[in-house]
Amino acid sequence: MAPDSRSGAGPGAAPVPPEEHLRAVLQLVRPLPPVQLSLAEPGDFAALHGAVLAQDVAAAHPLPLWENSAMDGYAVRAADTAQAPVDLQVLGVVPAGSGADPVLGPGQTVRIMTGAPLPSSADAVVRVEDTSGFHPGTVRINTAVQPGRDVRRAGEDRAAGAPVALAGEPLTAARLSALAAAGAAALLVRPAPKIAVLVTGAELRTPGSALSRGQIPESNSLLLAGLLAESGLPAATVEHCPDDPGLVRQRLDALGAQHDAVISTGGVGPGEYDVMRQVLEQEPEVRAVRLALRPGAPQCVGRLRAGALVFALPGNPVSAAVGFELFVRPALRALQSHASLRRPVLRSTVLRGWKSPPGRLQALPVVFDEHGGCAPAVDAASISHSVGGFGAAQGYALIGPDTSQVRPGDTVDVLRLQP
Ligand SMILES: Nc1nc2c(c(=O)[nH]1)N[C@H]1C(S)=C(S)[C@@H](COP(=O)(O)OP(=O)(O)OC[C@H]3O[C@@H](n4cnc5c(N)ncnc54)[C@H](O)[C@@H]3O)O[C@H]1N2
Ligand code: MOO
Repeated sequence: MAPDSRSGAGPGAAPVPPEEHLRAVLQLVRPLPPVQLSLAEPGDFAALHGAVLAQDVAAAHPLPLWENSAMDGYAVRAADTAQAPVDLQVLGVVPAGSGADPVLGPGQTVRIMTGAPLPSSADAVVRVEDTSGFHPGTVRINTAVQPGRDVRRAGEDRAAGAPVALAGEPLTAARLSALAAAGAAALLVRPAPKIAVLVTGAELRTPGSALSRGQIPESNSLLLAGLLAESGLPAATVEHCPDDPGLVRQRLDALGAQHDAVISTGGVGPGEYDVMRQVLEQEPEVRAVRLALRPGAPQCVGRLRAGALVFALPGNPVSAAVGFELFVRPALRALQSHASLRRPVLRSTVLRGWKSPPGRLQALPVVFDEHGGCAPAVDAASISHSVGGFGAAQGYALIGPDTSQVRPGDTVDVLRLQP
């Protein structure tokens, strides 16, 4: 993709609708090659957790594997307890891990522990709390039980061969444990891509530094590294580069060769110091766009000659955050062939109204009340730099291009961020 004034970047060009831009971004993505990782190898865990499955996985065996006790107590033939209280002869004990299968005759029982295989001749468990008078050899059963009481049936959770997880699903803690429990040993997955963050701007100083006039604390690297981490996509590299075209070129070449994606902020506007855009305009497969979006209008996206995808976001912090949310995060998930690229959008009732720019999608940071109603977290007239108010944001109200006024009581779509 060559830079193109018809693409919405040039003066007077029609701004590109965000949905069209997202489609173009996703078309750039080539999913990462899958790799095989082991559930048994502790060294594989960091890459496995948060990776995306590249195969469907069926249960290798039933879950539970065999009929077993749900409680600590006594395995019984339920019919023997019908006249409770009743004394039964205790033949022994079956702890978890035991492969024993003692044969119970009429009036006989064995002590059994949670998770231990139920003897084939038993059909129920009496909880230890419902017994008394244990003497070696006998126990008093105080409660009658029905067949099946406190018994976990083989395969009641998942039958052998039933699906446990599907390609495209992320390996959360719960899914990993389900796969291990269902007998998986190794998995074909797409681990998190290798991502670099590159912030540019001569005015930026390390947080906490003494500031001269014209200087501000650099905050976008924390923003992007944090958004990435909160998405299960840790940044491999975070760098700050001055607004020098030669240095920016050199860092893009180096980072682009060592990472799957480079995310930058700053220098994409039309100004003469907007170095990132100027350098990226020399890249044959990177395109500068101006989107019908506020905030987050100017961006560059494409593939660097060095190999990595590049997402050049605006320097304004809230603009960068919106660009990350609407385009970068879905693209990074597409690199892993994630089945769900976008965050859920929920409907929310507006508590305090605001204005929205006609002809643009507005992404307004909002906070929720305890009933899920939303109110602006920042002044809707100046979203892009309002990093202070943005700190409390819990989501973005997405207001379409045909709406210029949002009123209290309106229902709006809100893209919900994690708490
Ligand atoms: N003449 C025009 N000027 C601007 C236009 C325009 O169309 N015509 N567009 C505006 C819009 S919209 C945006 S968004 C910004 C895009 O800005 P850049 O990507 O060029 O970003 P910078 O100029 O480098 O910085 C903007 C702003 O953000 C602060 N910043 C940058 N990086 C950081 C950081 N790492 N941490 C904290 N703050 C950062 C920077 O100091 C500026 O205040 O352009 C508008 N201008
Ligand atoms: O697109 Mo800019 O983010 O409106 O300020």
